Amino acid sequence: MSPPTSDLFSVETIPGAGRGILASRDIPQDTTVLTSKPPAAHVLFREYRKEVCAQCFLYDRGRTLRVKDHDTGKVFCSASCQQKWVDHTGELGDGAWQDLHHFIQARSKGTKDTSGISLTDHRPDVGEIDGRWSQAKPEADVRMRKAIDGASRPTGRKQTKAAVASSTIDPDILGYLLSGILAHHQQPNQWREDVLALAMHEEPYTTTHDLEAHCTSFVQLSSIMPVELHESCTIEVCRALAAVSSHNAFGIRSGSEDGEEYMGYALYPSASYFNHSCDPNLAKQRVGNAWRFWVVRDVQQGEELCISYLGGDEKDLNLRQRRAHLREVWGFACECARCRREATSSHDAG
Ligand SMILES: C[S@@+](CC[C@H](N)C(=O)[O-])C[C@H]1O[C@@H](n2cnc3c(N)ncnc32)[C@H](O)[C@@H]1O
Repeated sequence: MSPPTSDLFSVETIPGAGRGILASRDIPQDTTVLTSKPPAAHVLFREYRKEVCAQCFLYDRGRTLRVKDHDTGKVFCSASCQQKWVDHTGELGDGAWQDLHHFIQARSKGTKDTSGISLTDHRPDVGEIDGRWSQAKPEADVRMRKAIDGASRPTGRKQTKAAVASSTIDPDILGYLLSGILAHHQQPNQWREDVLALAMHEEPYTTTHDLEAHCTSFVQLSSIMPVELHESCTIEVCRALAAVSSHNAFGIRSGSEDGEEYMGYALYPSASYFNHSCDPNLAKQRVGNAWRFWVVRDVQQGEELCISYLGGDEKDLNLRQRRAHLREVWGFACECARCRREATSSHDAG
């Protein structure tokens, strides 16, 4: 599937911006150009776990949602959303979420998780990243072997879980990785085609603490995952999930406006080829756990279809501020038509 195909657009190389989406014919205003599939990985932050529907991401002004699954810790806005989640997740996935929930609960008693800790730290380079992941591999292999042995002995799983009790936990990273591992397990070839084709950040971890948290989470998942998921709980999958998230993740927010509560983030491979423009011709709206994109004005054949990566008041920033913000948050120098036009006119004027 990836990159996406349509009779309305094609994915092409865009000078200065990697790949992007070009209209392959004139498209009238308000036409829907893409509706994404559900995410290939996502996380709802732990602080929102009682307030956001695990299936459709509905948030009801901070109210605790009424349908709760005590075994997985997930909440739903309705019994029908819960049923959809169960149908999609399957028995194996449900079991994996239960294992993770019990692991987090057991580990949260008496010890603090690491997700809120802020350390003065540096961004690890490729060498540090490779080094830390190669340490994680043998640790994970040992845990998986113990889990396989334990699966044939009733006390084995407990022993394995006890073995990782000494390290800290990051429930958000654990949840993000598990959702990606389960998506990979359901359709490994499709997942590879979709996710590995996305733009990757070579140095995606903002701090060494963040890198450590990802490697530790991978090792912890290796111990608690059902044996049937071992083929998807790999370094390749977990590293890819981190590497693609910084360039491609969409925020899960409480409403359609970008400025609202930031409740988590999700990966939508088919929607990840839209470049940014400071004068976008596309709007987007989250519909449940998917996204719809439509053109906000008539678009001509050959025009690039772009969304805005800026949210709320950021849209009102001037050229210098927009470019600085996009560089800081997204890591790219904006080359959209509006920025190029404004840069030329300010250069001419000055
Ligand atoms: C979600 S991806 C978009 C697809 C991407 N161009 C690709 O080749 O896969 C976001 C990345 O595209 C590039 N990009 C998007 N909009 C851009 C712009 N206006 N100017 C320069 N680069 C841009 C940046 O590298 C950014 O991190």
